[in-house]
Parts: sequence; C-alpha cells; structure tokens
Amino acid sequence: MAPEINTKLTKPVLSATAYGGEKRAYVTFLAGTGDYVKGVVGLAKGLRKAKSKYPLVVAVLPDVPEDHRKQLVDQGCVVKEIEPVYPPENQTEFAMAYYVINYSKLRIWKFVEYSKMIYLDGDIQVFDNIDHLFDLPNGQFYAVMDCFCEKTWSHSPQYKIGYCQQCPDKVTWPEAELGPKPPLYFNAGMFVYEPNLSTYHSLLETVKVVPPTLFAEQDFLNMYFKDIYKPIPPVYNLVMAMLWRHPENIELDQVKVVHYCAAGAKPWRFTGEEENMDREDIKMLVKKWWDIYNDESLDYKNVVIGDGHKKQQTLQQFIEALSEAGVLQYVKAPSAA
Ligand SMILES: O=c1ccn([C@@H]2O[C@H](COP(=O)(O)OP(=O)(O)O)[C@@H](O)[C@H]2O)c(=O)[nH]1
Ligand SMILES: OC[C@H]1O[C@H](O[C@@H]2[C@@H](O)[C@H](O)[C@@H](O)[C@H](O)[C@@H]2O)[C@H](O)[C@@H](O)[C@H]1O
Ligand SMILES: [Mn+2]
Repeated sequence: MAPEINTKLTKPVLSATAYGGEKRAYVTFLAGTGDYVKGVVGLAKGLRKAKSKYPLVVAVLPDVPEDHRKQLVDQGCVVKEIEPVYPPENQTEFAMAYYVINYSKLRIWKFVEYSKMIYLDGDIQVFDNIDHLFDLPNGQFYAVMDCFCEKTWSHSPQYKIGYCQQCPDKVTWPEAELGPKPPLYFNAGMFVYEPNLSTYHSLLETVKVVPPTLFAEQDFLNMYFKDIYKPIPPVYNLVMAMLWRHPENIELDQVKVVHYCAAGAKPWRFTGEEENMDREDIKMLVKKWWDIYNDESLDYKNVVIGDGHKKQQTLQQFIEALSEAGVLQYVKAPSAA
C-alpha cells in the first residue's frame, strides 16, 4: 500500500514508509542574515548532484530572513525554525566569537519524525553519494576525527605541547603532567545520529550545567557522546587543514565530503589571501564548490524526471508526477471553492 500524503499542509508529509521503512534526511543549520545561506544552497545542489535519495532539512534560527528561507524552499529544502540555545553565562573566550550560536545545533535532536539523520555544516559540500552512511548500525555517534594543529587550537593543552590525535606517536601525551590522554575527538561539522526526544532533553539539561570551552558545542558534543563515538574515515569530512597538517592521512581523489572550515576557505567569501589559501588543491576545491553553486541544471525547479526532459516543476506537479508513477497515492484535498 503506497503511503498517502497530506496535501492540506504547505509541504507534503510523507509517511515513514516513503523512505523504505525508515524516514531519513540530511540536516544543516542556518543562522543570521549573512551569506551562509549560499553555503546551504550549494549543499542542497551538491546533494542533488550526488543523487542522494534523501531530503535536506534546514534548521533556521528566527533571524534568518524570509527571502533566505524562500531560496531554500525553492531548492527543495525542508525549512524548520528552531529556537536558539545559549550556553550558561561564562567568561569563556570561544575560538571564534560567533561559535556561541552553534549551540543551537542541539535542537536537531528533536526532529524525531526522522529515524536517522546526517548533520552537515553549511560550509560543507558533498561531492559523492554518502547515503550508505544511513545504514551504519544504530546506537552509535559517527563522525570524523578532528585535527588540533591549527592556530584556532592555540589555547588548548594539545596545541601547546604539539600533540595531535592525527599523529599520536609524534608527541607522546604527558600523562604525568596532563593526566590521561583525551578520548578521540570529532569535528562537529558532520555526524550521523538518531533524533531522540529523551536525548534531546538530556542534552538541553546538561548544556545548562557544563562550563563552555574553546570549541563551544563541538566540545560539548564530544563530552556528551564520548562513550558511543565511532570514528569514520576522513573521506566523509575533509577538515581542510588536514591537507597541510597531515597530508599522509589524506587521499584527495578519494574524498567525498569537503569541509571549508579553514580560515579564509569559505568559497562564497574566498579571496585567496589568507595563509594556505594560495594552494592549488584549495583553489581547485573552491572552484568545484562554485561549479555546483552556479550549475542551474541542479536547481530544484529544473529537476530532471521521467523521460529525461527538463520540466519546470511546481511542487504540486512534482507530487502528481510521483503519483502518476504509482510511487505515492495522491489524495487531492477538496478545493476550498
Ligand atoms: O553566521 C553563521 C555562522 C555559522 N552558521 C552555521 O553554523 C555552522 C558552523 O559554523 P562554521 O562552519 O563557520 O564553523 P567552522 O566549521 O568553520 O568552525 C555553519 O557551517 C553554518 O551552518 C550560520 O548559519 N551562520
Ligand atoms: O562551534 C565550534 C565549531 O568547531 C568546528 O570547527 C573548527 C574545528 O574544526 C577546528 O578543528 C578547526 O581548526 C577550525 O578551523 C574549525 O573552525 C566545527 O567544524 C564547527 O561545526 C563548530 O562545531
Ligand atoms: Mn563548518
């Protein structure tokens, strides 16, 4: 029995079986009135180019303007407004002052209409299909290990002694002085997780009593999930600095996901002037991002369906097309007239 859709809502609510028995989606986070919306539009188009089967949910803070939200809906995104999450009052100097807004990412644990989600920062691009990550065993938190060698880490004990988990034998962790070696630490720009209301409430209760630290919600998530964290290969989140800090750990032509997190690397603001931004591999990755962003054939309205001809699609037409194809049972809402 094909799932019914409810056309009374502004967007179709597909039943869980629409995704083969489990409802899955990618999710990203957008805050502010600035240019990160370009990152999210690029991500939506990149997932489409990589032929991902799953939608992109965008958790937006209230300050994201209407025209930015419309751009995202026009690119086929599911836009969901969330309330900000602030850390407890603190004197902490975050590595980047704006990191304080990143605690709002915690709201994505309440998206329990989805059984499994892959979170991606807005400054990430997916160049190859990674849908298979949704099939990783449940009950774990999957993410790629971070690197501690960039200046952003200069206030951390790791940086001060030259220790990095990417090359643990280079500098031995001084247990006598600093206590036990820290557990493996992930970059919170990409992770595979299961939305869950009790986890969500526990996260929000815990964040109220944990003193904020350098990397804000990334440090917090590492502390919270340390017992179930499972590292996945760096091809799923190339933390850009790895290219010059640990090139021995990276095979660039195997990389599926690129995280433009190094200083000066955001493609939509790229000048090439910051340190390392004149590298050929960086310039190639930024061009790859722009090639997708500027590719109109990847715009949602130009979705290629059926016999391969491009059709100008309204969402209604798209749903009717799926219904005609017998994929969904389309129940036309009675007209108001
Ligand atoms: O002004 C901002 C800053 C951050 N973000 C979101 O928060 C994520 C984390 O910030 P960022 O990627 O800049 O951190 P980095 O990975 O560079 O440390 C971004 O990717 C965006 O999804 C946003 O939407 N607006
Ligand atoms: O709010 C803290 C942020 O911390 C992380 O970014 C950092 C981290 O990757 C460092 O290791 C890099 O050196 C640095 O460039 C980069 O900005 C996450 O990518 C981001 O989503 C967010 O959680
Ligand atoms: Mn990022």
